[in-house]
Amino acid sequence: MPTGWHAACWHPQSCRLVSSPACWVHRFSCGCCDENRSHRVLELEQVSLQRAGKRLLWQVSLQAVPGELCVILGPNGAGKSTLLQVMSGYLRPDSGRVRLGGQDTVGLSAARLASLRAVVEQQTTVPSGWRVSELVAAGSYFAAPGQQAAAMAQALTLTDTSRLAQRRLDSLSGGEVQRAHLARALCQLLASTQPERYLLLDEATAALDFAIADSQMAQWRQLAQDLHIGVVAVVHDLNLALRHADRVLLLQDGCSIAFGRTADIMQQARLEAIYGIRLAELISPDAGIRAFVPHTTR
Ligand SMILES: Nc1ncnc2c1ncn2[C@@H]1O[C@H](COP(=O)(O)OP(=O)(O)OP(=O)(O)O)[C@@H](O)[C@H]1O
Repeated sequence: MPTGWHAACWHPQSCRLVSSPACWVHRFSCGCCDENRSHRVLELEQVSLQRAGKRLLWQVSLQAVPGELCVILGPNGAGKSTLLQVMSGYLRPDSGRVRLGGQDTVGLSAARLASLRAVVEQQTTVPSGWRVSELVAAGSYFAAPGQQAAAMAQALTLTDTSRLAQRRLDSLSGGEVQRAHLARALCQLLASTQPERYLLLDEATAALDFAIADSQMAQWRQLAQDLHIGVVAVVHDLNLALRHADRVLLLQDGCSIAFGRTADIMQQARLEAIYGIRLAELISPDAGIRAFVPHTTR
């Protein structure tokens, strides 16, 4: 029998409640997964936050693990960026806890935080006149001198920004600037020696064209697996999430509506309720691809 409340089991193959549909949705303690809850998880537990008398987040829980791409979805104003800022340690929740590497983020030094997570924010600013190489190098600020050059070179290669390295940021397109910031964040993680590292991305595909956005999402998932980092991304495009996310958190009005494996969470009726729109679900039997499009009558 379940013995209490705790976050969902991340090892369903060894979970004795796996056959129970309630296991993910209701987050029962299954007991057997306690030992699997490694300190490498990025964990939000019942996080709430209020600003100017408005409830921005209410008892939101989530776990992200290295090797996976976790996507946060929800309508405008749902609280996605606020949640990512709480996860990043930029905002302190009024109640609840955020743990990174087994430690509460409250009280972690800037250097320790920088070794555990790197963030690409929705609105990015850089000092005028900076070149891409300078921005990326800033990602390795806390690294040992011997690790900086290698981390920078690898980050530029992985994000296909080597050819932009000597360009000034103010001469780049919006999409190129976003990729440069991704390179800076990756450089930060590559320069870290921590076994648990997280890449937190807020609408980092917003300025990218359809094809590049798709390949970026595929690349994030691949990077998560290859570098064994956890990637948490706020995304607006339902179909990008459907195609690439391992897990999805649906937010509405600051509340978690559902969290779990992508195929289980992204159900038509649930998405229609959250976004307040009728959707058609398209399925390509040959390619095995699902997609949602607004169902409008003309
Ligand atoms: N400091 C603040 N004081 C008051 N309200 C705030 C503050 N910060 C954010 N909000 C409000 O909280 C809500 C959630 O904002 P947030 O930016 O997290 O949403 P979001 O889901 O990321 O939205 P979008 O998809 O439009 O980027 C919004 O209604 C916003 O106006």
